Amino acid sequence: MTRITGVSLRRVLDSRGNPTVEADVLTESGGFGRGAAPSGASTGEYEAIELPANESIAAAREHAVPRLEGVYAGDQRAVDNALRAADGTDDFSAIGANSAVAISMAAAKAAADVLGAPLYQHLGGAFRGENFPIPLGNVVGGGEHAKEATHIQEFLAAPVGAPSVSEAVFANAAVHAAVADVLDERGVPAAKGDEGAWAPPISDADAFDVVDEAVDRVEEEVGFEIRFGLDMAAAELYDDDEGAYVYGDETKSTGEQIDYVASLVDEYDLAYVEDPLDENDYEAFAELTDRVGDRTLICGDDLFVTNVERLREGIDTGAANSILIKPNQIGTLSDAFDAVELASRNGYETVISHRSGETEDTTIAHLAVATDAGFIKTGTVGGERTAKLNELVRIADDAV
Ligand SMILES: O=C(O)[C@@H](CO)OP(=O)(O)O
Ligand SMILES: [Mg+2]
Repeated sequence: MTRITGVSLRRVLDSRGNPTVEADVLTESGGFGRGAAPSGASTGEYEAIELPANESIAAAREHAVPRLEGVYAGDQRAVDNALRAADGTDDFSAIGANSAVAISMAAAKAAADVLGAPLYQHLGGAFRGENFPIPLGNVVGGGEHAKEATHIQEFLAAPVGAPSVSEAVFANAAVHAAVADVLDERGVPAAKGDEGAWAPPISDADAFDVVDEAVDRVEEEVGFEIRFGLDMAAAELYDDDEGAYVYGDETKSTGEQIDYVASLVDEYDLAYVEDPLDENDYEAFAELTDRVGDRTLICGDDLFVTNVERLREGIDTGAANSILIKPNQIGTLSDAFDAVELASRNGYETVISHRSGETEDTTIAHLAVATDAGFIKTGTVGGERTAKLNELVRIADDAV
């Protein structure tokens, strides 16, 4: 009943105003699913390849769509295997990971539609829907997401003590608002970066101070524990030629970077640090994890790129203790699930994540609930971010 009868692809806008791929999947019995590919700005060197939207659509129409007709949408592995076979490369460079992930997500939604089940339940089973991820909310940022702002890409509110996902979502929005107040009191003007976080022209040290203060204020208001974390996106800071991390006029050797991050973890009681080191440096990741991994999450994003081979190397070397999961980094939901499973079996925390370029697609909210992920990183404010956050609130309210 869930045989795919049609796949259509089109160019739509993403949140940066760039073209991205949207896919519609139709099944024999009238099931319908729609998915849209997000897009990164600080992409990892080892990610699956995103092609220009029109090229990706043309290639997918020619090679993937004919293979998908007749495949059961409910058999996600069959759908994703058909996408891999149609592409024929390791990194989706023939049809583009953007078309692949859009189709993969659309097929899952079409199958859920036929079943009359919420997407998280189709993906995760009947017993999912009780546990919710803690949302990591980007409240201050710079790096590749906003020029002339902080070197560190993201300062993330982490409402670890929130009694419900809804209270967590509102707490992050309150921290975002409190950051605006603190900046205003200090006379600092701030635009917003790609993900809706404030992008003030201040030093990283000042940003720590601002976020710390904003978190304290909101913590007092709501009465539960809020910590914060970082995405350092350190592969963007690392200069291969210099062999050092570059912060404007200052540089840090790998050893200094490890000391710096370890001191930040202790000074600010950071709950989470993503990509604190370069994406090629498993050894440095392992050293930092050894030093602070008992009290914070060291998460691999560009390091692992949702790829089981790279994660396996991390497990073998003791690099990081959590993994960021971005379906478009690897190209299909099946591959993303495999990464989640390998991580969970080895005691790595999973963090389901958006990209800096997003759409209204809400698949990652369902993916987080379906996989029982500990965290989700999907922004704080802005329509393409609130789409996912509000979907989490609806799932918790049994209203999807
Ligand atoms: O680095 C990241 O984790 C992401 C999302 O916040 O950014 P981008 O999508 O630009 O890679
Ligand atoms: Mg990252």
